[in-house]
Amino acid sequence: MSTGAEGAPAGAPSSPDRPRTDGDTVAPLIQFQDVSKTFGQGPDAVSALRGVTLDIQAGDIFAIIGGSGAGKSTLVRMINALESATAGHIVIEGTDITTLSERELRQVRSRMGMIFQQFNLMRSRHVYGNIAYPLKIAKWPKDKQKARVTELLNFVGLLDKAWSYPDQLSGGQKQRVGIARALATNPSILLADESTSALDPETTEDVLRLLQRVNSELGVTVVVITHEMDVVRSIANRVAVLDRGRLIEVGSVYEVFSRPQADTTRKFVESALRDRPDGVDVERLKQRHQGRLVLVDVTNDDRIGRVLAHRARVSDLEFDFVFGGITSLHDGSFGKITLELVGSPDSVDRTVADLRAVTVVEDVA
Ligand SMILES: Nc1ncnc2c1ncn2[C@@H]1O[C@H](COP(=O)(O)OP(=O)(O)OP(=O)(O)O)[C@@H](O)[C@H]1O
Repeated sequence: MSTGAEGAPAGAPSSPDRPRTDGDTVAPLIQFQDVSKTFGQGPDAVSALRGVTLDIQAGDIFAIIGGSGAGKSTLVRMINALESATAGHIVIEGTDITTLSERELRQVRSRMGMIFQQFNLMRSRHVYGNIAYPLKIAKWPKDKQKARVTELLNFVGLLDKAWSYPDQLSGGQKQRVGIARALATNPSILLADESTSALDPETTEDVLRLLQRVNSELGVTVVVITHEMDVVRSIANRVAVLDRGRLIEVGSVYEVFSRPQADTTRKFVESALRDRPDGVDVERLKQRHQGRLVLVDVTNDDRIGRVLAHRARVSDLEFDFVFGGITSLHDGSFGKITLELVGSPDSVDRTVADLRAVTVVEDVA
């Protein structure tokens, strides 16, 4: 188990606020340059990553999403050098870590914390002992350890659980301890490997809000691996999509969600938004609605409402919203809405043509 704590320097407990760097041109905090990773050799060789090039900026909450076996864990384990690259370069805070000795790597790891799906707490130590452990390894003086652990318990809202053991805690509380432990030595990067996959939706929400505070209040760059698009939507500002070891898409969450380019990404997005009617929905809609059914993309800059209002005013068109939804991210809103259009064939056709001038329109078949 790594808490990323070895060799951490003693210092002021709190990190300064660091602004988000969306659109900045400063050097990335983490860079993958044409990185490949192959496990094993010969006929048994497995290509876990294939030529991945990726930048993560300081201040990002960066999500890495992909199906089972896509290479997400391998990629994240390469950030803290738990796995080495077969080819390519990984540059962290300006240092190419692919050329470092194990001793130098320990120094790099001391700038990172990691949390896990199964929490990885030590069952024989109480909460205080778990959080203090990385400080003990880093040889912090006892009084500083105490001050830091108290500060972290306060930050994660578990002051009253200091002397409880992991088995006495809920899943959400265990993950809070995991987060406190990962932050103990003031890392600049927090790696979260499926950190909410074992939690129920309400607890997931709490942990995600806490990760957001880690980012915004402590200035820690957070890299989140997940197979849940909801997690991406909820906290990330940027997202990378992996498919069988390849990076198939990367961008702001708004870009990737509202205009997914690859099929795999489209499926992830649709699974999270559930705004496109499936076969059963379409049958039901057709039974209930006799008009023409069209699916329209809704984004920030279209004028769907205005088009519909105008056509209703100047013709016999009537319309209804019969399926779908719009979701909101910090940099925009988008989604898909199924409309029923009723009127003479000419006014329905005109309406579809006008909608096509402002957005993507599909007939629901
Ligand atoms: N130590 C290893 N030895 C051999 N193969 C490995 C090893 N670690 C990972 N792999 C293989 O590399 C590929 C990518 O695995 P990885 O765990 O990175 O994927 P993942 O996207 O995190 O998947 P999951 O969501 O299922 O955890 C898989 O085919 C996996 O079996």
